[in-house]
Amino acid sequence: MITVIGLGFVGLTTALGFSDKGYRVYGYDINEKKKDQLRKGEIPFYEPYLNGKLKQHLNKGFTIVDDLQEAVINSQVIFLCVGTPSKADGSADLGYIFDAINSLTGYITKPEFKVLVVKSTIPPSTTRERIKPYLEQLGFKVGIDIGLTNNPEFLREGYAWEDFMNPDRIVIGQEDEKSGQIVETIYHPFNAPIYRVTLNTAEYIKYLSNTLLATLISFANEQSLIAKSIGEIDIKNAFKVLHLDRRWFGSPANMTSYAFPGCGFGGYCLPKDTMALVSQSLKNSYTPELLRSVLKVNETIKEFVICDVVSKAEENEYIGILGLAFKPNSNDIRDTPAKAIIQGLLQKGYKNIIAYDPMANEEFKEAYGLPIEYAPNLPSLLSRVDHVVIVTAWDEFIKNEELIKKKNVIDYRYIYQ
Ligand SMILES: NC(=O)c1ccc[n+]([C@@H]2O[C@H](COP(=O)([O-])OP(=O)(O)OC[C@H]3O[C@@H](n4cnc5c(N)ncnc54)[C@H](O)[C@@H]3O)[C@@H](O)[C@H]2O)c1
Ligand SMILES: O=c1ccn([C@@H]2O[C@H](COP(=O)(O)OP(=O)(O)O[C@H]3O[C@H](CO)[C@@H](O)[C@H](O)[C@H]3O)[C@@H](O)[C@H]2O)c(=O)[nH]1
Repeated sequence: MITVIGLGFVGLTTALGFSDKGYRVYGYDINEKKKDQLRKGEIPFYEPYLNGKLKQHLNKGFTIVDDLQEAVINSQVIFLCVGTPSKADGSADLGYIFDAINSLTGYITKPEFKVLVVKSTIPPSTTRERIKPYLEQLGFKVGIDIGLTNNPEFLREGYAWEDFMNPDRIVIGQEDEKSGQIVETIYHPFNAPIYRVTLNTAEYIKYLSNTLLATLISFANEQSLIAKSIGEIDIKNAFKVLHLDRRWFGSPANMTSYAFPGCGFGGYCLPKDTMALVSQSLKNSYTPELLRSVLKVNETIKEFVICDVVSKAEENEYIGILGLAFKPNSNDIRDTPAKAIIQGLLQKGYKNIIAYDPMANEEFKEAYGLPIEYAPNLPSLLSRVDHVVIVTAWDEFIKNEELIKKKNVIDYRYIYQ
């Protein structure tokens, strides 16, 4: 059996969704008015399908309780779906989470293994660094006499039922296998891909998704302000044409590969065109903050790579740079991140740098004349270096994972597991 604490958009949908899959579900909320309304079969907010589903499951698969004791005693899995609003300083208010934990832990007896599932959106590290220690303070050994997982919810208001019942992905953050397995099992009827990840990763995935959506909207709005500042631009059509780019839908070169971390964008076009539009916009008295940040982050990421290599490799060690072209399948070295990274390492006193690129060794050497060596092939580079820094995600480097991993690999293109 399952208990759901907090019967708002997420909690009520979760409770009815699991009821619909045949589970017995208890629902609990501190808001008496909300409970009364729900008991009458009324939904306190607008959300398609939920009214019908409430009527179908109320007092059958789904029971609303006033007292958590019965619910907790009879449930193996307890979902926390309470609110996590912003505090004045922007941080998440975890008060409702801890109140909910306080209201139920008294009913958990240790020999049974009950799993707390935090479904509310909470900032990365909260479960591990705040909730777990709190439970331990209350006398539980997490992973031994109580289970703890994080299970972010991705439903959208207005589509809550459809999104919950047909999820694109189910994410389960866990520290111990047993907790994760129990939660995974209850999700099997949803036939969705299930990702079991660390607690921090699960919490982070939720913010990754929402902050991307927020950034895309502000990107579009900033572009509309840039266009207005320039004038005579049909913004609606401009975006319509942008949306025709096949990379939004298709493969192999789809947009998802742009929304992926690495060591910065380069090449002939993205850096210069972003700078030029910022400059044009400034001339027209509009400061495009987001695009300026885009350029700034593109420098910061390279500085980070340099500092990270410095923290992992001694000055006199041999460093292999794998990839000089700005992207795979190209020998273009204009504005390639490899240049800034190698220059940064040289400035920090690293003299033993050997580089290899399947296509761009000569081009890079000629264009930049940096005091480094070039290896004619991958085995030759690997035979001479202590560390390998992946700068360009060439297929050759992906295919030779085993060989390359014999060295200390610093993989800034995230090509390896
Ligand atoms: N709304 C969404 O579309 C959505 C989607 C995904 C994730 N989330 C996240 O899920 C969480 C819940 O969001 P929501 O929109 O369902 O919020 P909501 O405000 O609609 O519902 C929260 C419910 O929790 C109840 N509650 C508060 N403290 C309680 C306690 N101690 N015991 C029992 N009940 C308690 C409240 O009375 C309320 O009914 C938030 O962290 C939110 O960020 C929301
Ligand atoms: O196709 C769309 C849909 C929405 N919006 C705008 O995006 C904002 C957010 O809308 P939406 O994403 O539909 O709202 P939410 O219901 O708040 O859902 C978001 O926030 C939830 C709570 O974290 C997540 O679970 C969802 O995945 C995430 O989309 C709104 O201002 C909309 O105007 C668009 O621009 N285009």
